[in-house]
Amino acid sequence: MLLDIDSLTVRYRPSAGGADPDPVRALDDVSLRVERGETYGLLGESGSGKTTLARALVGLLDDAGGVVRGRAWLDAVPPAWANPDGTPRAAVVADDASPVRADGATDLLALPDGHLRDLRWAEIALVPQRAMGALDPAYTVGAQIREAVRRHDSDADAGRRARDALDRLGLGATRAGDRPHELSGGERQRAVLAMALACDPALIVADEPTTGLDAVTRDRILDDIASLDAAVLLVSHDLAALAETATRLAVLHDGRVVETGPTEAVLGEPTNPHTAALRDAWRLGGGAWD
Ligand SMILES: Nc1ncnc2c1ncn2[C@@H]1O[C@H](COP(=O)(O)OP(=O)(O)OP(=O)(O)O)[C@@H](O)[C@H]1O
Repeated sequence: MLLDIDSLTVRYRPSAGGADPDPVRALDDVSLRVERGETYGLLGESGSGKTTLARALVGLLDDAGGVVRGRAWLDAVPPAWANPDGTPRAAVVADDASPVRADGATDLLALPDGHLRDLRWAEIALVPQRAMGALDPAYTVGAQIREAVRRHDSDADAGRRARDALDRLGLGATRAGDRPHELSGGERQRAVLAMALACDPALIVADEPTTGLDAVTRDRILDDIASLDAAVLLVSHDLAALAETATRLAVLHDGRVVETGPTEAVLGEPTNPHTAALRDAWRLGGGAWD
């Protein structure tokens, strides 16, 4: 098991002086498990909580006023707490307050910020909904990818890894010298995917990576995602994209998981009315399982 999310619940604090004094219930008791190497789809309509889940895993909800409960076990140990072979140090496991288990899984939701930062990109990478937000406008794409690689692996040949990743995603070494604003929206998405690829994490969380792209670029990105060695948690409202790439699906509705299973089973015989409605809309648009 690579990622084991157990009863994840997120509330957003009400905005100061806002009309509604109650917290916003964004996720409620969400549990799901992702295996190494698989592409796992998280399907849900707008507002169902998909982005909240993606951001909770990498510790990006605090600034938005998110209050997080539950567990999210990732099969990785922060480097400062690990033996050279990656297993947790005995003293860390013995410490009751430690978020690291003896089997080497770490609760991402309980990790202090510094240690979570050490796992980001190296073990878990978020490709956010708007790729521009993940890139620094002042630096070239190649420099940013090299820097991300070096930060987590000072011995790595960062230049080669950046070139290989850009090549693999069809951006070619020629685009490495471009700044983000010189790339199209689809190229920027691929640049952030290339950054994740170059850092070689075990899990990539991709939040709506195809939204707003033309059909050719969309297909290209989905092919890229399907070909990665890393596990991918693909978060999307685009059922067609998930049907093409995900081996298993969880369907999120109003902050709750209403259905999970192999993609074929979920789409073939949905047991939940919300899944059935999404599936029927997809079929009406020409979608088919085969
Ligand atoms: N910073 C925030 N403060 C308060 N409420 C928020 C905040 N961010 C999201 N929400 C609310 O939490 C719920 C889930 O939002 P979220 O963005 O996770 O859904 P989503 O499924 O990703 O939607 P979309 O596909 O439209 O991006 C919604 O009701 C949303 O209004």
